[in-house]
Amino acid sequence: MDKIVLASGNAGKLKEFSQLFSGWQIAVLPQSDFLQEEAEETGLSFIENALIKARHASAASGLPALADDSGLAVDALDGAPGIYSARYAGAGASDADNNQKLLAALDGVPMEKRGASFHCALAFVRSAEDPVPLVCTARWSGHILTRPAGDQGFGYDPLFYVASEKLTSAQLPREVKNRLSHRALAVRKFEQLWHEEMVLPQQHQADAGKKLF
Ligand SMILES: O=c1nc[nH]c2c1ncn2[C@H]1C[C@H](O)[C@@H](COP(=O)(O)OP(=O)(O)OP(=O)(O)O)O1
Ligand SMILES: [Mg+2]
Repeated sequence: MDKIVLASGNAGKLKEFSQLFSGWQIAVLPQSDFLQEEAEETGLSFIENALIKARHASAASGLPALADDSGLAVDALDGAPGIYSARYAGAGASDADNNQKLLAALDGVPMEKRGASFHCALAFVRSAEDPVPLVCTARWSGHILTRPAGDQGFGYDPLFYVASEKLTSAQLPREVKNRLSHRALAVRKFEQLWHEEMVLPQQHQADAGKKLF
């Protein structure tokens, strides 16, 4: 069976990925099995940061690695906190600190102007220096409430209202979040890429080998 490292130190993400990859014929190992120090997220986009994290985990493990860089972009804040979502209230900020800072930043903004999107970039590298990584992105649109609701999920979930379900992301049953979310959609796109770039070329090679001899 193929083994890949999941390049994330976020327990909430790891839990979602274990559900999202449950049907796959690959073993997904957490980067904590291999890493001493987490990568510094110095990129200017979700994609660049996902690549940095994937390369870092692949270098440490010697295995292929998949990373997720994600965050919340709020319309009324010109896309903030965006790639800085995890450190919005400062380095080492807790989810509660970040949520509190977001509520303060949106104080007095009416509901119709509180639109926001979760973004997710996935980057997969076969090796630390892979020159042709697999990359995909997805978004999930919603609104930011004026107070938190729900205790599932992680991060900004208690403030992220999903109109189609009339619930926050932290109130949704896990299987519903894992059907609708930015991460769920990105994994579906990744599955397609995986098939095109990893499965089909191998089959093609095997078939070509048969024809040669
Ligand atoms: O589904 C989500 N529901 C709620 N909040 C979320 C979600 N997805 C991302 N987020 C927030 C959490 C964190 O504030 C930031 C991700 O930051 P990001 O650097 O990608 O992850 P992280 O530092 O927590 O772990 P790691 O880099 O090891 O994967 O966006
Ligand atoms: Mg991070």
